[in-house]
Amino acid sequence: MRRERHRTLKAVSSTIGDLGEFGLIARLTARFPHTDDVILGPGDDAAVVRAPDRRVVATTDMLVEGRHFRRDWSGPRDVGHKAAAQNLADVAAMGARPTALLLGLAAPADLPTRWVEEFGDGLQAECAVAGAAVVGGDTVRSDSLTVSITALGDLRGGRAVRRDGAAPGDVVAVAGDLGLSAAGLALLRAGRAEREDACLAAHRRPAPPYAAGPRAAELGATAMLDVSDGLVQDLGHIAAASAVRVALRRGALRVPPALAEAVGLLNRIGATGRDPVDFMLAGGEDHALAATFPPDVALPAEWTVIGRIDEGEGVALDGAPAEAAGWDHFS
Ligand SMILES: Nc1ncnc2c1ncn2[C@@H]1O[C@H](COP(=O)(O)OP(=O)(O)O)[C@@H](O)[C@H]1O
Ligand SMILES: Cc1ncc(C[n+]2csc(CCOP(=O)(O)OP(=O)(O)O)c2C)c(N)n1
Ligand SMILES: [Mg+2]
Ligand SMILES: [Mg+2]
Ligand SMILES: [Mg+2]
Repeated sequence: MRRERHRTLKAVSSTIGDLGEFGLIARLTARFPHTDDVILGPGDDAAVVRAPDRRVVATTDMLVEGRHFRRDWSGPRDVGHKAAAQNLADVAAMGARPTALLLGLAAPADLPTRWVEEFGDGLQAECAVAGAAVVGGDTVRSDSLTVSITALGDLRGGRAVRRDGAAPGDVVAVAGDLGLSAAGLALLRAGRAEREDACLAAHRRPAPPYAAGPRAAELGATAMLDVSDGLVQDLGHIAAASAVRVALRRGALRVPPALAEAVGLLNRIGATGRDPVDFMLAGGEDHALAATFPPDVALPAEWTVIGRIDEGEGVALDGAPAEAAGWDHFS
């Protein structure tokens, strides 16, 4: 009895160092079921994934502890969800359906086994939302914790929606939430995350509108991207690639009630002097989709029109050049 108890306690407090590399890999991969796209999953030198379209959409993004997440601000499941979402959103932003994901994990040996298990569960849960499977990865010991994901997608015979197709006269529209994640981060920074709300949830677990990506391609979207660094900064990439001006209307950005409430609190405690719309324009980590469409396209309700494409360059807000106050890892 006493030995049992001892073993249970040890299991609860075990680290990935106790498991060893292959024990850890087994613990992780047991959580990743196959989908119909998977011909061969983890365990061999490489995975084999179906590509019915014969064109493969491929993208990669890293999450670095301290820079993209903090373990005292986000739980392991949150980090798993976010690591998957950040990558699967890029696949959707091409107009593709995510099929597979590869997980690179660099972690210190004293990382609790439980942390990796829950991270794996979060990763798998987000993949399931998008219809993708985790098919492989790599595991190394490191002084710091880094998650590096590669995601694959299938275009199902549709067009890849690039950043360079926007034309004057097109409308600019957004699907998904803007500003909530940045407000959640500001609440965490201000030490005011005691009450769970939509902003904290959006920051910890972004919820990209995956299916809107392929649907936008079918509707005839001329350009599209996911908003990761901030709306204005990211739309600047469409403006530059398409050699057009993105003209936004501030009044078209409808402030979600949770954002208004969070920014109200932040302003009352002096943590920010900003308007909620500024969070929508410059926030970052929204993983909403922003796209341009020809003006005659009837857009379903998941899209909100926020501006139009003009001749010219850059991003304008109500006629004046907009400040691109988004995220840059090196400035
Ligand atoms: N280290 C790198 N090597 C090669 N390509 C890169 C590297 N970093 C970024 N890129 C490419 O530059 C483009 C912009 O990157 P990024 O801003 O990270 O895109 P996103 O916000 O969609 O993740 C992408 O096409 C990406 O693949
Ligand atoms: C501890 C912490 N500090 C700051 C941030 C905010 N932040 C980190 S990266 C980032 C931008 C998006 O990440 P990036 O690596 O640029 O993704 P990509 O554009 O490549 O999709 C933001 C807003 C955060 N999430 N966590
Ligand atoms: Mg990237
Ligand atoms: Mg992107
Ligand atoms: Mg970025």
